[in-house]
Amino acid sequence: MRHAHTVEQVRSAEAALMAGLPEGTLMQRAAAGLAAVCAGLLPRVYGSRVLVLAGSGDNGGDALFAAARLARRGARVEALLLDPAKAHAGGLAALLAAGGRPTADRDAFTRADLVLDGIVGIGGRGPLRPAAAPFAELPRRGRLVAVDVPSGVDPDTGEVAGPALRADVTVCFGTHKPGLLIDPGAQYAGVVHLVGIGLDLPPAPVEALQRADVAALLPVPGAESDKYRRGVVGVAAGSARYPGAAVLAVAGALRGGAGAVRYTGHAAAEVVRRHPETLVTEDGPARAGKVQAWVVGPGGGTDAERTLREALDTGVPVLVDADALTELARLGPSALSGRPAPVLLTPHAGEAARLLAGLGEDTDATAVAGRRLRTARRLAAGYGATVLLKGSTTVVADPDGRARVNSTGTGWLGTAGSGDVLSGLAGSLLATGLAPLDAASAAAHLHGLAGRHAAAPGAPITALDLAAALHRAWASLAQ
Ligand SMILES: NC(=O)C1=CN([C@@H]2O[C@H](COP(=O)(O)OP(=O)(O)OC[C@H]3O[C@@H](n4cnc5c(N)ncnc54)[C@H](O)[C@@H]3O)[C@@H](O)[C@H]2O)[C@@H](O)CC1
Ligand SMILES: Nc1ncnc2c1ncn2[C@@H]1O[C@H](COP(=O)(O)OP(=O)(O)O)[C@@H](O)[C@H]1O
Ligand SMILES: [K+]
Repeated sequence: MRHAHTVEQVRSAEAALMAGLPEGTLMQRAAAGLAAVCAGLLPRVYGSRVLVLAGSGDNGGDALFAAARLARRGARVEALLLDPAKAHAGGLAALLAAGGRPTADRDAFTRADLVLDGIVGIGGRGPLRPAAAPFAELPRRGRLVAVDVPSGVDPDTGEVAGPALRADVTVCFGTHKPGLLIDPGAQYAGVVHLVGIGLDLPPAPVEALQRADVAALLPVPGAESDKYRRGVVGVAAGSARYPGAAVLAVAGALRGGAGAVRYTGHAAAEVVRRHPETLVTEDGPARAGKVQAWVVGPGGGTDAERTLREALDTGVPVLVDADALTELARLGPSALSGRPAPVLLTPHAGEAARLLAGLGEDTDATAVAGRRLRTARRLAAGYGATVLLKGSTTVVADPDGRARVNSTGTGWLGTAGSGDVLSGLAGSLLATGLAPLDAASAAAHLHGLAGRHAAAPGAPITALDLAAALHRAWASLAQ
């Protein structure tokens, strides 16, 4: 599991730890880890050209102390101080003593084999200031290592309000910051290395499940299992106009761990032709027979509202997707109140904007994509439901405030019907008994992996290719 903590949590853990340590200890731990990663990125340290971009806070201090370590190993280090009068005194003195020198020449940025971005870390406020902003656009030939956070990225959210430095590698201290894991910020972070500095941290508000975490969540049938005990997932999807959405949601559901898939909707003939193992019923969710979780909405068509209401009236978990989300946005959060079982919403950015409108907030898909964590949390709190917000990093938020981030996906997943496969898959995991936060985050992980498997070594995929690859994705975790 990767854990990410807020700036406030890092600050208070740091204060508690520093109270019992000699001054500067934490900065030396951070600088030592940072220098080690930098040294590993250079073919050889001796003679390499290193440029430090140093702001006037402790982030600049980390960068200067790390650069001093590289200078002591023979690197030719220059420091571009964004505000020379306020540069970190101890860090600068260490660098000068090690043979580094200050420069005001911006070409040094372009020339360097390695640039250290120590402009601003967790103390950043608002968009990069004018002295720093141009470095986001300058050409360079060497690698760029962000110190703790790429400057210009909001550490708590991953929001990027203006220019930001695009790193090849980010070396973060003590814990991950949410902004390193969530797009758009994650795209600026590159490969993230965590350097432990001994912080004693509270439970993380944002987590990213790793392979072993997902493997531990996935259901494994035992000797006493049968198709009903493994869970039956109901899929209410598809219409005369969009029968394919039903076929794809069922494809995801069949490979999601439930023992059986029960389908209701207008695309029964297409579903059975493609997936003969599906149990088909003419009746809607109210009379469809026993299921442990419902998926409603993909390709929903005109009776999306009735189907949504029927599914919500059952006493089992319901996953609401696509057209049913549009209906839910129209009905507002009161449509979910008082349910005995949880609800999982799976919007893409456009549907999330509609759901926000249902909470009285006027926004659009672009704004949602730029504020992924905030949006998922707002929707989870506003609707009292777990929310899986789709996109390049998928964010899952629980109404209790916990959030998970998934980045196993690939841009090839942006293909028609990919979301239908995801909703079937996540619904299937819900039917096996996983809690919505676990079902959603495991589904996002598997869906992303399947996309990678299907698209390897780099070619377009169809949603059916993706569904077929779920088997391999699951197997790769089970190994
Ligand atoms: N908190 C911790 O646990 C530790 C922190 N350390 C380092 O200290 C950093 C935090 O240091 P500080 O609290 O001094 O804060 P920072 O150094 O991150 O930022 C404050 C400085 O950046 C400037 N600044 C703020 N917003 C800016 C913007 N938008 N554009 C340009 N400049 C801006 C401020 O004027 C100030 O000079 C961490 O990111 C990390 O690198 C490490 O030394 C080790 C331990
Ligand atoms: N650039 C991307 N990187 C990773 N995953 C992506 C990207 N674009 C889309 N996806 C994923 O692909 C799926 C698309 O779902 P959705 O937008 O609902 O498509 P559709 O409605 O066609 O089924 C989501 O799971 C989303 O997270
Ligand atoms: K930085």
